[in-house]
This record gives sequence, structure tokens and C-alpha cells, in this order.
Amino acid sequence: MSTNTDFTLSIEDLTVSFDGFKAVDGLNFYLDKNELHVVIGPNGAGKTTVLDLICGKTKATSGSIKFMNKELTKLAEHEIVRAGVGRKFQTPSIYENLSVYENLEVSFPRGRGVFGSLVFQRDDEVDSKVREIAAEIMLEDFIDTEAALLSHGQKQWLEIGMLLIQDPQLLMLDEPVAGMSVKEREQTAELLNKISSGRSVLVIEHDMEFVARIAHKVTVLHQGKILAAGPMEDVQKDPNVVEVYLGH
Ligand SMILES: Nc1ncnc2c1ncn2[C@@H]1O[C@H](COP(=O)(O)OP(=O)(O)OP(=O)(O)O)[C@@H](O)[C@H]1O
Repeated sequence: MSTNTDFTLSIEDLTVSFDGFKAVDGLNFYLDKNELHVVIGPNGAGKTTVLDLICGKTKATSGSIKFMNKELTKLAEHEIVRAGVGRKFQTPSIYENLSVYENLEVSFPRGRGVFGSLVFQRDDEVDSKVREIAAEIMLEDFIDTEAALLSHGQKQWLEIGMLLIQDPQLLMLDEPVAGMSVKEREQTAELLNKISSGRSVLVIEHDMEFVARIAHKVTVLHQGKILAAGPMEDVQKDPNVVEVYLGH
């Protein structure tokens, strides 16, 4: 039996095969508390599959994923969410016809009591949390705006807010700045830096300028395996990384 660790996430010897093809192949990966880690690598490297494995969308063929010392590989997706793992996909899944306020409000976690009935938090508790998150995601001036009217970048922030209001200990984001303006990218970098104090953040990203700005550590995946890992300055200089990824 493996022992408990201080890591938020501890992935060991993780493999998934699709008809014999190993999309993730013997991966070992550790994420500290308050760490903002970016996974980069060429198309088809297995980046999205790693996030799918963590959130339970894809089941591992073998290996272990421990989140705060709890084994995730046997859990269903909703149990993994409940354990404190939040994931944002590339396409926003906000409610376009609801306001920013309402989108955050419906995402506020409602506990279930012993008899299975919903336990509603006091309204003012929900209200202050919604306003706090709206400010954090830079949408306080748009709180009553219908989500459909937000810019692409603002919609992405709203979705991050809808995850934040559930207070996950691990937040995973797949290409968060794709399609954003330069200004929005800068603001998103600041947002992610803020978010990572208090939780672990795992990001997949192709925009190297953005990666350099946010990453505490970078892992380069290639053909389901780790090609290099460490601080961005070191990874960028690694000849193997330049050859398979950055040189293109
Ligand atoms: N459910 C699946 N069934 C079969 N093959 C799959 C499945 N999911 C992923 N793959 C394959 O696994 C490989 C890794 O895909 P993945 O999407 O994880 O790569 P990626 O690094 O995220 O690439 P990109 O940067 O293009 O998003 C690809 O060859 C893909 O076709």
C-alpha cells in the first residue's frame, strides 16, 4: 500500500490504452498545494486525456490518481467533483439567458441534509459569496448583465467563477485564453495567479507567452510520456523540447 503525502495530486504509473494505443503511458506527476502547473506539448500528446482521467471522464487502464490522498480512479465523475476537483472545458457552458449573478447563484453548492432534502444556505450568505466571486472574476460591473451579452473572454471568466464558487481544491483549465484579446489574456494571467493562492491549478495551454507568465512549473508531454518538467526557463532551453514542440 502506498503512503499518504502532502501533495494535492499524486499520479503514479498512470496508463490508458485505446485499442492498444497508449494515449497516456506510465505517467508520474505531482502537484503541490497552491501550485500553478501548466501542461504543454504537441497535438495528440495526451494532455486532454490526462485531465479526462483526473476528472473521471475517462477510466484509467492502470495506475493511481490520488487527490488529497483519496484514490480517484475508482470514483464516478460526480463523486470526483464532490471531492473538490473542478474542471473547465474549452467551450463555455454558462447559461446564456441568465445574468452573471444568476449563473453564479445556481452554481453555489447546496448541501444535502440527513434526510436527503436540500439544505438552503441563508440568502445573504449566497449573495455575499456571489458578489465576492463576481469581483474576483472582474465582472462586478456586469453582475446584472445577461451572460449572452458578455465578450468571449468574460464568458470564460464567468465559467471560472462558477467553478470557484464551489471552492475546489484543484481547478483544471483547458486552454483558458484561446480566442481572447491581448488585454483579456493579461487579465486572465492575473486572475489565475490570484486563484492559485489557496488551491492547486492545472492548466493546458499552447500560448507560450501566457505559459511563461503564469506557470510555477511546466510539464511537457509527448506521446503520452513526460519529455521534460520543471521551471519554464529550464524547459524552454531543453533541446528535446525545442525539437518536438517549441521549434515548430
Ligand atoms: N476516447 C478516445 N478513444 C480513442 N483515442 C483517443 C480517445 N481520447 C483521446 N484519444 C487519442 O489519444 C491521443 C491523445 O489525445 P489528447 O486529446 O489527449 O491530446 P492533446 O495533447 O490534448 O492534443 P491537443 O493539443 O490537440 O488537444 C490522440 O491520438 C487521440 O486521438
